[in-house]
Amino acid sequence: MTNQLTLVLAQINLLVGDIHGNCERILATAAEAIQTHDADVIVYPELTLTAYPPEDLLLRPSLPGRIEKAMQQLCEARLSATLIVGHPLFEKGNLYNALSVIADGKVLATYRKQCLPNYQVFDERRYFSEGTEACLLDINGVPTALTICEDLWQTTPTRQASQGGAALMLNINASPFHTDKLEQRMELLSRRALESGTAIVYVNQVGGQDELVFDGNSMVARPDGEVRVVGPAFEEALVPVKFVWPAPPEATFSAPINYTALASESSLEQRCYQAMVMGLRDYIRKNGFNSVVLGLSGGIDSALTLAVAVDALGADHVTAVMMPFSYTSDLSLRLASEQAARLGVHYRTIAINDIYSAFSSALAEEFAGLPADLTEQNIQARCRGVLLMAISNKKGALVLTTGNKSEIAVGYCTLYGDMVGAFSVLKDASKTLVYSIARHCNDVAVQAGELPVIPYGVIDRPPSAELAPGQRDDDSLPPYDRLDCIISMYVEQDMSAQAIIDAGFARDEVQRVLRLIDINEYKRRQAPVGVRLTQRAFGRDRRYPITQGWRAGD
Ligand SMILES: Nc1ncnc2c1ncn2[C@@H]1O[C@H](COP(=O)(O)OP(=O)(O)OC[C@H]2O[C@@H]([n+]3cccc(C(=O)O)c3)[C@H](O)[C@@H]2O)[C@@H](O)[C@H]1O
Ligand SMILES: Nc1ncnc2c1ncn2[C@@H]1O[C@H](COP(=O)(O)OP(=O)(O)OP(=O)(O)O)[C@@H](O)[C@H]1O
Ligand SMILES: NC(=O)CC[C@H](N)C(=O)O
Repeated sequence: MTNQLTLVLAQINLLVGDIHGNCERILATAAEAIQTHDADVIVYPELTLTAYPPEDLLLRPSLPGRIEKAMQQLCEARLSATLIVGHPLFEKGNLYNALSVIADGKVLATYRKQCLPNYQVFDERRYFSEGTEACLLDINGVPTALTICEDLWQTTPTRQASQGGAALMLNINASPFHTDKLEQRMELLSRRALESGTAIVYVNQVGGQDELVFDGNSMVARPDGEVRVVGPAFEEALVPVKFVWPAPPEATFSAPINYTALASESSLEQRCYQAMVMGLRDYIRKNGFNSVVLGLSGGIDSALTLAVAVDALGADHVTAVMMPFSYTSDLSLRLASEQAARLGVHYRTIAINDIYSAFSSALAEEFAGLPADLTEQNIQARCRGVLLMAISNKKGALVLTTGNKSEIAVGYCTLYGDMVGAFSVLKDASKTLVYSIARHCNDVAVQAGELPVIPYGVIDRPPSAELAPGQRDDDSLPPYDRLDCIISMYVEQDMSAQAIIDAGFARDEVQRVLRLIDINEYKRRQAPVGVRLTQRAFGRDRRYPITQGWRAGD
């Protein structure tokens, strides 16, 4: 006898901690999946009710009651389809990262995640106990195994599934984006399917959550290892998939849309741009805001940040402020106004000369006899920061800080100056990546017959903070191509000073850059959150002490 299941992969965007709202969203999407796709089984992402990662909300005493209420609501809805829903499970003094199978008004089975990730951005052992048993059950005649995210990255749960005779494995995920993640997941799914001879349905969360972005890209894998991406990237979707069993491998799944080629061919720049747009949009909206303001300097960082903001929120919700000083060039003024006009954002010019003079007069006695130095440069950046925060306070727009990963790494930014802000779009994009994403944006616009979103003059000019006459970034820092390689090797690849030198970089340059990275942790700790793009961003994935005597360059 042939069994057929219509599964709907609910790749949805939830709000961390909003258990009631998330429960309502489950019920609404389930109703839609039943009505539109005649779903037998609807599969939701990991920890659906709290959304991921709920962090220390898991420790709130009122959480068990809220979860119990939501679970009751899901049962009482008595939907015609089976729901697979992730949730925290409080049991005999332990907390589990669990999922439940809900059908016919009751919980038919509950699975406790066995493999708890505790590396990179994951911290699950802080909260959860490990489950110890597999969960296999018959769903409409199909022997099905249930697993949760990291379970698939380890070998035991898949082995349990095949030993238990599962034909299908449902794996629910909260798997955050980084640039190589899609390929890693596809390779993993293929390997596990082949090892076990089990078909796999992989459902991922989508949306931004503080520094993490979940990219969706839900997938299915046939027992012969063929993987198909069936969910879109960086978008919500209810994806219907028909599963047939027993069947030859090529007939295991049918799904209306196949995103595999699109997903695999998307460039690094395109993925990063989409992640930045989603990360920014969700941060602003999920925190109850709808507009942003930023300082637009005519340089590349603020230009790319502006382009992302317009795509994330719409031009009407973006204000760009040019704040010239004596060192601001005519070119900067022209490029900033040209880009603002091109993107149709609100644009304002507020000169900082008088404000700067007022600070200088106030400090004249205190600074009598002392030479001008970085202090004066930082006052310029801080004048701008004060103005942006005032606009934020008055208009309710969040400030976007525009620093990139290279600057944040070496502390080439002013505390309470250009570092002010709520959210940092480029936080994990090196200066080199900023340039290549900017060129990509222009290529896309030009191919669509539109004007480039970032004036080419912005891309072509040498980077400068314009805080002193004729200043260029490469007066103070190694050229960005070298600087970014050293940062990547030290921060993302954990290489030692000697290994970086052996890779072909000058000893004194390596020692200087590593020292700057080491001593600037205090600045990064005060920096706004921003979108994670790489295997290691500054933030929850790199927790270094501020006060310390370690010197990597020694
Ligand atoms: N360990 C520690 N823990 C806590 N605080 C510490 C600290 N060490 C210094 N500090 C504090 O930090 C201060 C120094 O930091 P800060 O005031 O930011 O100033 P600072 O790092 O000295 O200077 C800012 C640098 O960023 C460059 N910049 C500024 C603006 C824009 C751009 C750009 O191109 O985008 C570049 C500028 O050219 C300069 O090189 C010290 O005076 C002290 O108050
Ligand atoms: N004249 C200015 N008007 C408005 N904002 C400014 C001005 N100068 C600096 N800023 C703000 O401070 C940030 C840091 O300044 P900086 O000039 O270093 O960066 P950038 O111009 O974006 O990029 P680049 O480093 O390539 O010049 C800018 O991105 C911008 O948000
Ligand atoms: N939530 C999880 O278990 C995620 C861990 C997993 N390795 C991933 O990033 O996809």
